Amino acid sequence: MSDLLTVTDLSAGYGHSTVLRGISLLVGETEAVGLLGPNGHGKTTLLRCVSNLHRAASGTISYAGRDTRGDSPRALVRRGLVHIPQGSRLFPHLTVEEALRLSAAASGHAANWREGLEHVFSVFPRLKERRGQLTGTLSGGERQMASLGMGLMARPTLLILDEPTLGLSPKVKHELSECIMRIRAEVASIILVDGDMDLVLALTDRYHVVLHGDIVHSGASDASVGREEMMSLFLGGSADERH
Ligand SMILES: Nc1ncnc2c1ncn2[C@@H]1O[C@H](COP(=O)(O)OP(=O)(O)OP(=O)(O)O)[C@@H](O)[C@H]1O
Repeated sequence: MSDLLTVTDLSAGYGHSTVLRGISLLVGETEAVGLLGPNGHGKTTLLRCVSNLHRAASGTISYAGRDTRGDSPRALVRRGLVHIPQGSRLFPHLTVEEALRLSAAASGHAANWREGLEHVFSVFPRLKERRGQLTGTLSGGERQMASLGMGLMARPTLLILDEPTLGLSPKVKHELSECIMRIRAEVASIILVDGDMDLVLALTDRYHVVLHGDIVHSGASDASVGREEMMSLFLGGSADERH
């Protein structure tokens, strides 16, 4: 399997504070990779650097065989690198269908938006029911589905999902994870960050634990991951923070 995304020795931060400390990551062409770890250790920053929403201080990122320096976030979307940020905001005054169409147009797929729309409605039947509803009036779960749907309209090759199930009830979370499972079978590669460790392990091939801006542990998601070992890794991170 060749690599779709290669992150090498990436450092990044905000002002004088360093968040990522020489982190390296590979995502294969047909792989789903999960990132786990306590809050505030740099997962979102890493994702934002990958999609050029945040500028790294040093290191390199290559996507589909090409260095991404110099590509705008929008150019990366057109190359199939689609990032759905945490709590992503929709356009509240657009209907579900209008928002989906807009996403197709913005990503260079205006000509075949109908096909895209049918595909999104097949993955998220709830969006089809709500196609004429303003996105600003959707429930939390429906809003997440609409965000994912907008991502799919851009025909991703690499889909980056940051906390897609944050704040959802267990029932809605289950429904959304089934949809992500379906997307998983259709989109080439995925990077998934979510606070629900079991969900991340169920939906990915490999996982990495991010602590203090670097990967401290990696493994296959289907191996029986030692929950206690994982928690002690996480808690180690928190304990360090207290000092
Ligand atoms: N725009 C910003 N300006 C200043 N500091 C920031 C900014 N965004 C994030 N940080 C800080 O960078 C650190 C890493 O945050 P980041 O969101 O990357 O971590 P995370 O592991 O994704 O956590 P979470 O799961 O809570 O989103 C935190 O200390 C955070 O406060």
